[in-house]
Amino acid sequence: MSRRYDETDHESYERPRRRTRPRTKERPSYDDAVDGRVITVDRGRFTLLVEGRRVMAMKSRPLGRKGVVVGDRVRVVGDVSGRDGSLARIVEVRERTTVLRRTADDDDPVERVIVSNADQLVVVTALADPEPRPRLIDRALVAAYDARMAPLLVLTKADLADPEPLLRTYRSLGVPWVVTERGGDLTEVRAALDGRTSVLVGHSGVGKSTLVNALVPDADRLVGHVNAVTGRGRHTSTSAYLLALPEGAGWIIDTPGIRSFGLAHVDPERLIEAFPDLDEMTEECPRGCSHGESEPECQLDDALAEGDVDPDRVESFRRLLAAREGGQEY
Ligand SMILES: Nc1nc2c(ncn2[C@@H]2O[C@H](COP(=O)(O)OP(=O)(O)OP(=O)(O)O)[C@@H](O)[C@H]2O)c(=O)[nH]1
Ligand SMILES: [Zn+2]
Repeated sequence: MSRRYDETDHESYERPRRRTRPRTKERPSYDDAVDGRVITVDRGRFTLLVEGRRVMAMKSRPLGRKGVVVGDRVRVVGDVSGRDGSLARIVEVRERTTVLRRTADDDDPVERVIVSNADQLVVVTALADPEPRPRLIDRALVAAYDARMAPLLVLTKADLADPEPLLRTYRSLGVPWVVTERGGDLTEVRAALDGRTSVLVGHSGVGKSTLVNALVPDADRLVGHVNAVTGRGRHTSTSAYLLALPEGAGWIIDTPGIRSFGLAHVDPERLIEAFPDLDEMTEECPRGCSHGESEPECQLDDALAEGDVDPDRVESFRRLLAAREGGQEY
């Protein structure tokens, strides 16, 4: 994580206030705490999965203003029975392996972490109806590479259109893909999700709900239950929720209503690190070179002139680099 993120990260710990007593006396021990995972968050209340049970919880005071987000692995004390009306307390958030951020926008002026501990970003795109939007795919890929998450394209509605034209755009980047179609077999999708925590993103109408429901047969009931417990309607606009895939075959996090990622601060150096073969060629670049098309002395241009690199790959990388700018969606 870069320094700049620390400075703008409103989810991070506040510096503790001046203490009147020695720290050791203030800090209770939580030997009886158990592990849980955050399924969904709603107005300061958290639904956790604890030993297979759904447990409602709130943050405990020692967490201060530390954010707790979907995907977090937490330690919990108190009533973890999951019985109606029970409320446990989250006493610790374990270190996050990854975070996916959402850019500040008109609806919410603060950049926030929306999901943690996901290792794969699944971009769900219809091959037709609605038409694919490559720029949004590019922006989702930038978010994935920046977050050090593996990207996966799930191309739906293969019964309506041939995936080949779209795949041509992503082949040189080496982005893995699977296709689905109405009533089709999901073996390949399940294999790609197996053992991972995957965040699914996709625009309205691409078939994301259809996919989630096919993967998790009781998804509607589970999500409905989550919201019934929190007392909020089913159609919340920006909530994410985590679902276990059957037979322990991984986790998916659906992100209804999430329309933008935190791309504003994506560092070109971090992006190119996702492409080690290109990264290697930029060692002699001038300081601060973004490796973009208009850089006067970028070593990628030398490599292109020498024929040392696949031009499609450089072009695709530079397209991603440019996709960071502008546009609030994704
Ligand atoms: N032909 C075809 N239609 C599909 C496929 N998958 C989903 N659909 C249809 O596409 C429409 C949109 O599907 P949804 O699953 O509701 O899409 P969504 O991405 O969840 O959209 P929102 O609910 O608006 O966020 C529905 O009419 C589905 O029946 C597919 O593989 N092939
Ligand atoms: Zn360069």
